[in-house]
This record gives sequence, structure tokens and C-alpha cells, in this order.
Amino acid sequence: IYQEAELLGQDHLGEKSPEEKSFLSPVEYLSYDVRLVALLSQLKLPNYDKIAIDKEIEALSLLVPFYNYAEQYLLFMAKGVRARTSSDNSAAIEHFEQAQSFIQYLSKKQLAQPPFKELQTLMAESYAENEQYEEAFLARREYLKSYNIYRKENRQKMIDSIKENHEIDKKKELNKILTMQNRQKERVIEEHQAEKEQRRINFTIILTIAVVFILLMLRQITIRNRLLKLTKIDSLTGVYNRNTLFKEGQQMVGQFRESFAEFTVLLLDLDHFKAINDNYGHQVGDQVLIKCAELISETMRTRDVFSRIGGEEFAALLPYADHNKAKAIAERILEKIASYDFSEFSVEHQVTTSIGVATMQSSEMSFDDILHCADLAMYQAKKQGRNRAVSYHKIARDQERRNT
Ligand SMILES: Nc1nc2c(ncn2[C@@H]2O[C@H](COP(=O)(O)OP(=O)(O)OP(=O)(O)O)[C@@H](O)[C@H]2O)c(=O)[nH]1
Repeated sequence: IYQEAELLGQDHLGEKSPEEKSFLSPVEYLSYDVRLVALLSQLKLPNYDKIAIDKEIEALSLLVPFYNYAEQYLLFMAKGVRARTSSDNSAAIEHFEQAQSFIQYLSKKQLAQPPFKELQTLMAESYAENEQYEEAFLARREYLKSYNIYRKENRQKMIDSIKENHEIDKKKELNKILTMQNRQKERVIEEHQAEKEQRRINFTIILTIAVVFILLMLRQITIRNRLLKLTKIDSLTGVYNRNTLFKEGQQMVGQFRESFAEFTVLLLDLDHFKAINDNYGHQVGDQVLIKCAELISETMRTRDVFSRIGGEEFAALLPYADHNKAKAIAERILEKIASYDFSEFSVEHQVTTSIGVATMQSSEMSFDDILHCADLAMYQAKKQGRNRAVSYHKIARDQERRNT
């Protein structure tokens, strides 16, 4: 407010007392014209241009109505210095005292700053030269007071600046440490993620290997099972083959010997099969063989073993079946084949089979023996006109009777 008012040359506080003005002053440092500072600097030079300086002082004096207290203070100070260099000590003291009259409007802080603080020492020197020692002493004391304030303030500023720098350094150090810690953490996180990724890759590889291994194993097992099955199965009809028949037959004989569980063998031979081949061809003969095997299989129980011995000859192993039960099964087979319509294979006449039935009688019998008995019975069936089942024990009984 002061600055603006004074720059306009209208001191709104003109009617107030200096104390009031000082009290109301809202600023600690009044700004000042740089030309005044330049003037004071020039005045310090040993051989300054006196004419130019006087002209400048004159020009600046015209601005007094627009100058604030600080500027008026400096202008009178400059005038005093100029008078001193002209050895007009009294005039110098007069100017200095006029400058001093503005002290009350300026803050102590501003007065303690250069070039303001120099007024008192200049005054002291002038008074001393004028032999006004008491005034010189007082001025000097004032100067020292200002100087002390200035020094104190500067020291405080230095301490503050050192403190501030120290704080900044501390913060920088802390920042460095934090940055390092962050980098370390990032590195740890990166390492952890890389480890995790590696574990994932390893797991995927192991899993893939395991899956491939299991698939290969399964494939191997499937192939092995298929091969095993092929070694057991007759390729044309899909029923068990001769090998399986003998293996299973020997096992069942073994069981009979252990537990005396009934065991009967059926030996089946298709009738006049040669005629089918001759009349309809070998391929049709194959179809008939397949169909007959299928029809016989349907009459089998789950524990029975039905197989093709070779050609048009089949055998059925019937564990836990006594003679009557086996005979009933044989009758069912006869009926099933005889009643089947083979016209689907262009075979117009009836297909029949002859069956020999042999039941295990004693544990001395081997599988070959029982199979042989069944074969004899089947031969009898053929002899008796085919399409029938003949039991071996009946033949044996008849033989016995004939012998006696
Ligand atoms: N289509 C075909 N025929 C076969 C197969 N194996 C053997 N045969 C034929 O079966 C016929 C068996 O004839 P035979 O042993 O004389 O007996 P059969 O004609 O059935 O007369 P009986 O047994 O006395 O009723 C032969 O002609 C063989 O060639 C085969 O796998 N497929």
C-alpha cells in the first residue's frame, strides 16, 4: 500500500503521526530505486566523476515526491557521502541527519542490511572529524547494533542453510537407500517370478512326458491285449481257438480233480459241410461257419468256453454241468441251428450238426481222454443219422452190455 501510494506521489498516510505510520507499516523491506544503489556504489570509488555524480543526484532529487522512505533515506545518504568527499563535513552531517530522520519508518531488519547499515558508521566518521565525539560514539553504537543484527541474521541464515543442506543431503541419502532397496526388491520379485515360470515350465514338461508315457503305455497294453486276444481267438469265427480250448480244458480237468465239480465236453461237427462248400462256394461256407458259431455262442453260459477246433468242428467246455444239463444245452444247440434260416446266405436247405457229449467220470481221466470220448460220441451221432446229440456214457454202457 505504501509503495503504491508513494509511487503515485500521494502519501495517503501523510496525516498520520510517524509512530502510527511505523505501526501501520505492513512491510519489513521497502523496495528502492536501483539507481540510488548504483549511485552509492560509484561514490565508493576513489576517483569518481564528480560532475556526473552531481547531475545524477540532481536528477534523482526530482523524484523525491515519488520516493518512499527507504529511497529518501538512501538519497540523503548519497548526498552526505558526496558532501564528505568535498570535505564539507557539516553539510554531510546535515544530509546524514536528514537520512536518519527516516529510520523510524524503516524496519530494523532493513536498516541492518547494506547499504542502509552504513549510514551510522558514515555519521560516526563525520562527527568524529567534526570533533563531535559524543555524537560519533552514539552513531557508532547504533552502527554496531545494526551490525550485530545483520551478523546475527546472517549467521542464522547460514545455520538455516547448513541445516537445509544437511536435510537435503539426508533426504538424498535416504532416497538412495530407498531406491537401492526398491531395486533389490524388484530383483527379488523378478527372480521369484523367473523361478515360478521355470517351475511351471518344468511341471508342464514333466506332465507332458507323463501323459505321453501313459498314452504309450496304454497303447502298448492295448496292442499286447489285442495280440494276446489274437493268439486266443479263431480269426474266422471270433470264438476261442484250439490252443485256448486245450489250455482251458486242462484247467477245468484240474478243478474237477480238486473239487469233483461236474465237467462236460460237447464236440460239435456240422453235417455235410462239404456239400455246402461244393454247392454254394467256400465264401458262403465261411458265412455259415460264422453264423453257426454265433448261434452256439448264444446258448453258452458265462463260465462256458466255446471254441473252434478246426474246419467245421467246434467244442464247448461246460464246467459245473452234469450229463443231463449238458444234454439239454446240446439239444438247444441242435434245435437252434436246425431251425435257423440260412437263406440270407443263399443256402436254401437246412443246416444241422452232430454233437458228442462226454462227462468227466473219474479223476484219472485227462482232457485228451474226455475229448476223445466226446469225439467217439460225435462219431456215433453221425453214424446214427446226424442232427443229434449222443452221450459217451450211453455208448460205454451199450459196449459193456455187449461184452457181457
Ligand atoms: N468254407 C470252409 N470250409 C471248410 C473250412 N475248413 C474246412 N472246410 C471244409 O469242410 C469240409 C469238411 O468235410 P468232411 O470232413 O468231408 O465232412 P462233411 O462234409 O461235413 O460230412 P460229415 O462231417 O460226415 O457230415 C471240407 O470240404 C473242408 O474243405 C473253412 O474254414 N471254411
